[in-house]
Amino acid sequence: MKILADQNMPLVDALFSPLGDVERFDGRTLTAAQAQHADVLLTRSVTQVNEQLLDSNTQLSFVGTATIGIDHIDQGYLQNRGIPFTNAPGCNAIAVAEYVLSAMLVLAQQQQFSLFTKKVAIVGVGNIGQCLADKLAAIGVQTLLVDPPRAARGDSGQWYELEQALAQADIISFHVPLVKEGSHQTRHLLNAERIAALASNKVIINASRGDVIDNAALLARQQSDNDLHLVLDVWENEPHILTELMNYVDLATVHIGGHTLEGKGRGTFMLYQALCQHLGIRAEATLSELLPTPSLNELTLSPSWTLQELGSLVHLIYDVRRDDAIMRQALATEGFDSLRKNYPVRRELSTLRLRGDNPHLSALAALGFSI
Ligand SMILES: NC(=O)c1ccc[n+]([C@@H]2O[C@H](COP(=O)([O-])OP(=O)(O)OC[C@H]3O[C@@H](n4cnc5c(N)ncnc54)[C@H](O)[C@@H]3O)[C@@H](O)[C@H]2O)c1
Ligand SMILES: O=C(O)[C@H](O)[C@H](O)COP(=O)(O)O
Repeated sequence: MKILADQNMPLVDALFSPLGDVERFDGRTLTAAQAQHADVLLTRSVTQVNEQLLDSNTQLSFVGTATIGIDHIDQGYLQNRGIPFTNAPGCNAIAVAEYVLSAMLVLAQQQQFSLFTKKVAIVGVGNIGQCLADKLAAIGVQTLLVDPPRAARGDSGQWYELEQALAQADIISFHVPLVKEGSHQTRHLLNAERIAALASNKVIINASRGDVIDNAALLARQQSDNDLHLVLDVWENEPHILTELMNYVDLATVHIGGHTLEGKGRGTFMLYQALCQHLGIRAEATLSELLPTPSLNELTLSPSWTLQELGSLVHLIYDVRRDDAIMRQALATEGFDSLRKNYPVRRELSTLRLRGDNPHLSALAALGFSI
């Protein structure tokens, strides 16, 4: 069995070589000729999986993407050909929620505000949005939840309209899929009109898909007023982004919100489990045995430590300023894709075990640290 896997997927050899012959490919440039003799195709988000790529392959029996986003997959085409397909829902929810938390804590420090007094709108309350909402609830930050599809389904909770949330929240974080048609489209959800209507000093965070915000309109607003605080992990037209926008963005990163070792590893592992199930064999491997122990894995908090010091604690594990610096220093010379490919190791909060006699330990456990 020939297993073709994106070269940016970790743990592929350990998990898939017992199942077949593994060959790696560059996700951005995979051709129909390269894909022609694959039995299994494992991708990440940058490969367009469609008729053009797969029509000459008559033996393909399984396609998986190690991502939650599926806007790069022509599911109708796979269905018509009867090729089973799976994605990896939730694999990187913790990673993206921690990216957003780290970014909010950086801005709180830079702009001298307390996160605990802010209202955070979460637009798209699925795996990532809900994970972020739970983390913010754990530390007492108020959230306004926007998810019309969930509201329409009758899911319990207090749902806000987007317009209400844009007006009332101090921080607005987008976690919707890219949907280009139907009644809940998200392309340019934050469009020129809504961008123009935003009050000064709002913080806008996008770690969903670049097309969710009209980047040209955002640049125009900043060029005229420069009064929004922006955190952008995703950009329109990646990898050929509107580089000028970076000059008006507080934190700019190369679509690495979900790229913790755990998040990417979980994505690969979920495909391994799905393929084993498809083949009718037992999944023997476990993810935890494949992940290395981090150098910093234990810390004792003093009894007097308070949540006012949360920024320093979270940034010990992940400080998004590291990734902002990488993008600003090296985008022009290295290019967007190469920075993503060579992304330095990043771990999740759960890799740090906190000890000590401190009253905030249970809130920190709910935030994601191990206790
Ligand atoms: N930056 C990154 O590295 C990164 C990592 C993972 C996922 N993503 C992106 O984030 C998206 C969300 O991921 P997820 O795992 O939470 O997906 P999910 O499918 O679990 O949740 C998406 C939620 O958005 C809601 N939604 C759909 N249309 C909406 C609209 N018009 N307005 C408001 N809400 C709407 C859905 O009802 C759903 O609850 C993915 O589709 C992907 O595009 C980016
Ligand atoms: O949709 C997703 O899961 C994420 O956007 C994913 O992390 C994208 O990253 P890539 O697959 O391009 O590495």
